[in-house]
Amino acid sequence: MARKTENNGPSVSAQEALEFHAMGRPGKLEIVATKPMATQRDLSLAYSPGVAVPVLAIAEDPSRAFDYTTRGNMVAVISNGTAILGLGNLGALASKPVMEGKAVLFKRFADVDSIDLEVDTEDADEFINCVRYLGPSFGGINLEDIKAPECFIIEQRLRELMDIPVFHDDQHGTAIISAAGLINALEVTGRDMRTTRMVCNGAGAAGIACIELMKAMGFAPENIILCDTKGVVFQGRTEGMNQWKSAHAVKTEARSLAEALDGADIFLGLSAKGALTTRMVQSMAKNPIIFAMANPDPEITPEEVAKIRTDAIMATGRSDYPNQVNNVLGFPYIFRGALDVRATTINDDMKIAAARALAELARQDVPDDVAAAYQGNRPKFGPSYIIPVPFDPRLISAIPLAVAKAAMDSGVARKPILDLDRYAQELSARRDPIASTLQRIYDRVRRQPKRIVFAEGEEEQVMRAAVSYVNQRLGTAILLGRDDVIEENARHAGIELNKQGIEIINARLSRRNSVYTDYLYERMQRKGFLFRDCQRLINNDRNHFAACMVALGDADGIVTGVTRNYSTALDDIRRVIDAKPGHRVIGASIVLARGRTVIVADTAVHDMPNAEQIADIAEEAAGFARRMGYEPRLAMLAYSTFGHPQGERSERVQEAVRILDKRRVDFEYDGEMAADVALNARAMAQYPFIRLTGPANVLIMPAFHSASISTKMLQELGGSTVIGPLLVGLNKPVQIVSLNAKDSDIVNMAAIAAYTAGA
Ligand SMILES: NC(=O)C1=CN([C@@H]2O[C@H](COP(=O)(O)OP(=O)(O)OC[C@H]3O[C@@H](n4cnc5c(N)ncnc54)[C@H](OP(=O)(O)O)[C@@H]3O)[C@@H](O)[C@H]2O)C=CC1
Ligand SMILES: CC(=O)C(=O)O
Ligand SMILES: [Mg+2]
Repeated sequence: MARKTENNGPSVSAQEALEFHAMGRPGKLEIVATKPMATQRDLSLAYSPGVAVPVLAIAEDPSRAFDYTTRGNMVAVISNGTAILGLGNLGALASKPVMEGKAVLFKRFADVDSIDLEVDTEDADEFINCVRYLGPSFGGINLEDIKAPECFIIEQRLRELMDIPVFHDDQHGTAIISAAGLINALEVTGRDMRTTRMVCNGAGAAGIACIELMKAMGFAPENIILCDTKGVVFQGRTEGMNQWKSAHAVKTEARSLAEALDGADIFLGLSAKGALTTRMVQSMAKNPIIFAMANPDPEITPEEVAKIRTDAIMATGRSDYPNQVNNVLGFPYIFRGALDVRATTINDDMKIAAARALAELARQDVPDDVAAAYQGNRPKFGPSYIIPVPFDPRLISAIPLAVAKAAMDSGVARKPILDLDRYAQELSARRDPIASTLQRIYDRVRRQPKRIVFAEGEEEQVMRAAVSYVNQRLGTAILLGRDDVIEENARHAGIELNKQGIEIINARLSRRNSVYTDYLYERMQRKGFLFRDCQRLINNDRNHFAACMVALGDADGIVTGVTRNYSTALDDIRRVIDAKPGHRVIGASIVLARGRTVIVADTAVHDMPNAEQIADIAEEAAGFARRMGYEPRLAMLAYSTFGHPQGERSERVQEAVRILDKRRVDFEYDGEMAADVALNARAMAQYPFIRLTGPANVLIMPAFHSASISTKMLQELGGSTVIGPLLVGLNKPVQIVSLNAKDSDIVNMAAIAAYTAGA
């Protein structure tokens, strides 16, 4: 049962983690208004006097709160910080990064709005009293990182007091995900639940809830041994006990974890780093199942297990190993389903339905568009793939659907869903496409790591990006610059560059210097350049040197741009690297706005393209969209729509459409049209002859100025995320960032350069 054990995902340094949290506005969340707040009228509607109307409506019928307020899509993540991950009781304030993290995961994975609340008390009654009165604000309460046994009392009491779902994620979320993983691990190893022997280390929130669910699913109580810091929870034990542990105490001679594990089939770790030793693993049954789920560090690492056993099925709570058994696979989707039917609670039927749906997903064939979300090759149900990864785009439709159905069947849905097929489609539409696209890019590069030149290697943000590139296992980062300056700047900024995967190259001292000079001279001698001009460029200009490295195969791609404006950097590069034969170099920007992704071109190269050039830009942009995973629908944009109003600029776009007609291209396009027609289905419907099957996802701009102005305005005024301009059509992968690029922008561009190097 050989399995992949290498840590093949991203790993991050402590410094990166702090900078990530401090970057921009500190923390990970902000609140934005969903209604206009611009005029006196807006104010009168949103606030007094207009607001009185929904107030009265809700007072008359409380269910109207779901129509007029955020309640129906809002979950509070609440903690007192007494069991933060596996780090222990560090207090309410210290738990805030985790709670903010859970809140953003709710949004990212299931479009549930969420806010974190840290309650500064360890007293169960005080905590309960604080939370119980918050019911009107929320559609659900996700309790988090509250230690046992108080967590049991708190959750039980709040469930009784509140008429919305109250769900302690460390208990039930963890139980659901472990159950799903175990169902599949048992299947893979041919075991029967009723006769399988399990040892659960950790008798806290997670451990107790897990074994309760396992017993409800069919494990025999006498086959489950629970352990804690004092060893086995046996019948008659008095030390460190409570009623929840007692309920699972068994008759056994075993007193220590080591004794309990002798011959056991399953180890369920919900305790702390390092609690499981290789000697204990050695003593387990054939094909042992080891779920080491303590966070952030597991009870034992997959590498340690692999050294001594090749027959184990191994899972951890981390995203950087295969088989991540972590409650992130559950809570966003479970609440999505519960909220959508306005469930009064999350009951056992809903939990079991979620576990079964998760287990089932891992057994299905992975379709093409999903395969990309997986590290390594297309996963196949087996020892290294017993559970889907958090980025699996099928989760958002499969899990909430199962939960909502179970809520309806068990009678806790206040608003049953009549058309479940349609609901499944609506769920898929909640996916954030670009995040998956970037994830896909990173995953592909991780499988085929590349050597990327970071041309401006002396700059602090570039060094940070290079470190992040290497830490994320994307390949080798080459920093161009003077060794002493790079080292001094790195030391000053506290950046650790002494690591495998980072190379520093000083252009002036490089052995390849003369080869590059000859190469550049060969290309430029008839364009007014003397040999010594070329020599100076290679010695002094990092873009020329970097471009030669890539042109002559010494590196796979380049990222540059923080010290020089875009067009100057592009001119430098174009002296060394041509367009791909038969292609035109263009700039394409990916714009992400309100859950929609559109590609805009040409945002970088052609100032005032003629009709032929606009048609070329359209072809390049369509090819780019396909490489990014979108089936292109191109709108050829102008200020006019299908001939009205008339004008010279619009005629040029009409001519470009005719050229595309003649070229018989294999993608959807039409125009000329205005941006609102291109993007709005209702506006489009006024032109029944239009050849697009839906709103455009690629916008071809009539000129550089409109492309640049509109994307920058979207970014600054519309709150859109804009990635790019990305250079498309060059013979070698080069990406130019903007002058104010942050390290995260640079590493994204480096990853995109590496991705296209593999294309
Ligand atoms: N992968 C995932 O999705 C999840 C993982 N977890 C992880 O599970 C662990 C426990 O979390 P939670 O249940 O919320 O915390 P609790 O504080 O409620 O419980 C911790 C339990 O672990 C026991 N324990 C601690 N250290 C050891 C040890 N070295 N050997 C044996 N038992 C030990 C404690 O024993 P005692 O009772 O004697 O004090 C206690 O029973 C954490 O590491 C957490 O990160 C939790 C939720 C989800
Ligand atoms: C994942 C999680 O909730 C924990 O480790 O506490
Ligand atoms: Mg937790």
